[in-house]
Amino acid sequence: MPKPGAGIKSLTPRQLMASGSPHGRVYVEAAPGSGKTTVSALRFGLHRFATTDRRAVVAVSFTRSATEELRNRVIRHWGPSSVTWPHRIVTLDSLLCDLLFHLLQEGVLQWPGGHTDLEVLDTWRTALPAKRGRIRPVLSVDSRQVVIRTVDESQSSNHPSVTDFRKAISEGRCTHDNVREALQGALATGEARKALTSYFETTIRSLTVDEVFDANDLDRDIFSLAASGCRSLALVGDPWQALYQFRGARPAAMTTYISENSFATYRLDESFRWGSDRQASLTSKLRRRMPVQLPPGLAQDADVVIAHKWQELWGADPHVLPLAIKPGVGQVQEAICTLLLNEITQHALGLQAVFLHDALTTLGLEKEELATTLHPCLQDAVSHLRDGAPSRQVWQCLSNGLADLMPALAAQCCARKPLRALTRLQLRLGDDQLVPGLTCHQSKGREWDTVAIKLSTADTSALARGLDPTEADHRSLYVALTRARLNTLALT
Ligand SMILES: Nc1ncnc2c1ncn2[C@@H]1O[C@H](COP(=O)(O)OP(=O)(O)OP(=O)(O)O)[C@@H](O)[C@H]1O
Repeated sequence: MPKPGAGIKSLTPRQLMASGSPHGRVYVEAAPGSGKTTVSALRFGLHRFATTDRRAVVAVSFTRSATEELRNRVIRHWGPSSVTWPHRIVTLDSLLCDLLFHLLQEGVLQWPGGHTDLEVLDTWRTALPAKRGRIRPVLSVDSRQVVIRTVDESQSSNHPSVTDFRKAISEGRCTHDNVREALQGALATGEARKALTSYFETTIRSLTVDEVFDANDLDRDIFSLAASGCRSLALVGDPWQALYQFRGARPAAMTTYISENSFATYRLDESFRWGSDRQASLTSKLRRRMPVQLPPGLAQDADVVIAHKWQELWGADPHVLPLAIKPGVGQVQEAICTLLLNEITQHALGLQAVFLHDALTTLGLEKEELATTLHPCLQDAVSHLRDGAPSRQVWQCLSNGLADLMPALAAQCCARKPLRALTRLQLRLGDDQLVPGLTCHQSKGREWDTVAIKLSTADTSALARGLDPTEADHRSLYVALTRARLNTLALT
């Protein structure tokens, strides 16, 4: 068995008890920086090497970045063999795909066209043309058969047409949302529930779920099946840090679920992140819902600037370089601007643009093509912007260059010109004191010495009253306020 890293020696008795708890159902509630990821990583390794039982030890988290962080820590402490198949650390979405594929392969569920293996996309935006409207095509289940239906939404947004959707589904393509819709439909039947409990029983012996308060009703239902099938289910999280309300996370329902299902509970309150009394006092007051006031500061005083939305970051001090383009400039335009932004963030900050992967998928490109074929074209555009060329001219040159390389893009590039996005980029070029800008969502699970927050008027008054963890916006703000080791400032 590999030796765990030296870090284990410094763990607190509570962290060790939570990691090594022999209970079949364990809940670890941990405040920011108190060791959620540390405990999850230790528990994963302990279970992985405890027996020769061939069933998998699995840990899941909700975002790719949190999953990556946990996997890196496990590999660092327990070595690469800890995550060799079937043992794995993946996103919850990836586990849900495994469950759906199992139902399809067992014949408990039938996919249009008889597919038992699917290509699962993050979003249709990168694969199918979208139109604004209220009709959204979705999947449901009718007598074991996955079928297509439409929902009439209360507000218009971008959706693929029903015809394109039907074609893609029957070719075996879908999105993670569609996987959830199909699973949701399937779980209404006893047969599918039985098949999934048996899947957990025979293939997974230990499941750890990180950031569990981001779970929605379907996720909770899956955890119940896992609890009946796996030998060990550990839920780890902080109700103050639930951010996924937009996809149905209900932290209060998760709390009820945990208290009604006899989970052995371990609370970790001691944080190891705070390196200053000021930061320790701020976070302690926030947790006690007390009013707080942040000291003012400039972007240049901070290692990162955080806001609720990308839009607020682009509207902030031009020393702030947001790591994603403000949405709404058009699908292809946003993708091209993201490639351009990536050139700038890599050069100025050594960081990748947040949605680079999505941009490459939208444009049908491989990452290698970025460094080779596209690089000169993007570099030219950055130089022209830096030299003060008008945005319209830069876009013309850039889209002509890209259309030469990818002729299919030509018409779409002409349709809309993201001139404001280019002007905003231009405003930041030539500044050698740029500071990265991130949203609260993207900052989750990460830490810096000094963090500046772009507070909205609502944020300022929420802080003056004291934060309420039942309010989604307050939880987002709480995540941002607990990222700094030393100092949290209000961006002036
Ligand atoms: N017992 C300990 N002694 C010293 N350092 C520790 C201890 N436990 C955790 N740490 C360190 O504290 C930092 C925060 O730990 P960790 O990332 O596990 O917390 P977290 O609860 O997941 O944080 P967050 O809620 O912000 O995601 C890490 O750098 C970790 O290595």
